[in-house]
Amino acid sequence: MTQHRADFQYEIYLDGMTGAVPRLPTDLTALEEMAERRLGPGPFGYVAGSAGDGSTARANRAALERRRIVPRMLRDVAERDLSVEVLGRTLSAPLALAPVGVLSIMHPGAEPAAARAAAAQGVPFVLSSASSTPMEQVAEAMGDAERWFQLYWSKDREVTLSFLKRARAAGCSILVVTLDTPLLAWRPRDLDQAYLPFLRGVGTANHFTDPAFLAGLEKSPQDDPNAAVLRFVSLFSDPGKTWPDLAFLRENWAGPIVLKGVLHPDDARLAADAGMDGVVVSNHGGRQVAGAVAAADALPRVAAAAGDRLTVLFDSGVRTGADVFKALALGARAVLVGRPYAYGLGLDGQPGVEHVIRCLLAEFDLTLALSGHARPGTVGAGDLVEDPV
Ligand SMILES: Cc1cc2nc3c(=O)[nH]c(=O)nc-3n(C[C@H](O)[C@H](O)[C@H](O)COP(=O)(O)O)c2cc1C
Ligand SMILES: O=C(O)C(=O)c1ccccc1
Repeated sequence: MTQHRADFQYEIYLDGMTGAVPRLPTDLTALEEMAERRLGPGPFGYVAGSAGDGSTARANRAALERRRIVPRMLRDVAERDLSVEVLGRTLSAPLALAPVGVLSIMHPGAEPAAARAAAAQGVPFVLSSASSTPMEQVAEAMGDAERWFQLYWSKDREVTLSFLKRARAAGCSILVVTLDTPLLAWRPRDLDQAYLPFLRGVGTANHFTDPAFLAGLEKSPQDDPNAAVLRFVSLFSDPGKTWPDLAFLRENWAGPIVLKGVLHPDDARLAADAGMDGVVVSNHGGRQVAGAVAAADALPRVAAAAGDRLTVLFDSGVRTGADVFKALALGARAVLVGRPYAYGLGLDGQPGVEHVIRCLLAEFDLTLALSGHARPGTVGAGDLVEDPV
């Protein structure tokens, strides 16, 4: 018999009936509320926070909630297969863990614990440029499991080249280039708490272990932490870049390249023209442009512009299995999830992250089946209606 992701629900019921295991909440909004109660206000606020008045973060949720699934009946969904093809590899389900930097503010196990959880559950882990653990150590925790590397595109070419070389050597298959964060946005919650992890040296591990980065310092980061952090801030990401600059990455990365943070259909066309392989439709979870379009509202137009030239991925606001289904129906091949797994990590380390992945995929499997689909590939625009606004 096929092992379905949905079987997780019976495991939870049975554990609950014997009182064996106290589990984290299965509702990821409740999980966030628990994180708020248990984690420190600085770290929780940094993860939960968003840009400006928070309107884009709220719009991300509203745009997903406004779409409603119209289930079909009697379509033989007994044998289900959640796998999808993404850029030449088969993923066990249309889900990956988004690049989230600075995870040591959540839990001492940090990125290696989250990466182990992704590996154990068979979903790709996207290693952040701004991780609190050097990428080699994160990769080592994963065995040969699927990992991608997220690049914050440094002002310094040598640092960029060195990161690409290290990511390749660490077994990363896909390069995810984040375009929406050449500057850090106005984030009132962090401003008011004076809480920015990298100014405290968190999220600098890849830089502080990088030969090209260290070559630009007079003293080591241990001997002069302030100078090292200043160099990190000055190189972090470059607001001067334009589309022709992508040729440099194309020449120096042999595998697929995905641009993260695309919201306009014309940018999807430019991405394809630049030889890119995919885009992540994302507004960085509402953390960059307050007032920006909800990611789910941008998705159908970007998917139409991409056609069959680009693989379209999605993130920003995914909290349920139904959200995964809706994103596929709106044109995504797979989705990334950010904050929920950071909370799972903060509350229970690796098992907490595995819990979040299992909840999302169990609910996705059930939503798929109960809506009349045996596989992700058959989900489409015809499965959704939109609530009148
Ligand atoms: C605490 C935190 C740190 C993040 N760090 C990065 C990062 O280093 N690189 C990146 O491309 N995106 C980063 N993101 C954005 C996520 O990759 C993703 O786009 C976003 O979290 C998706 O929205 P969601 O949290 O609603 O799922 C970060 C998000 C959070 C919450
Ligand atoms: O906080 C973020 O959204 C983010 O992308 C980031 C930027 C710099 C360091 C760590 C995370």
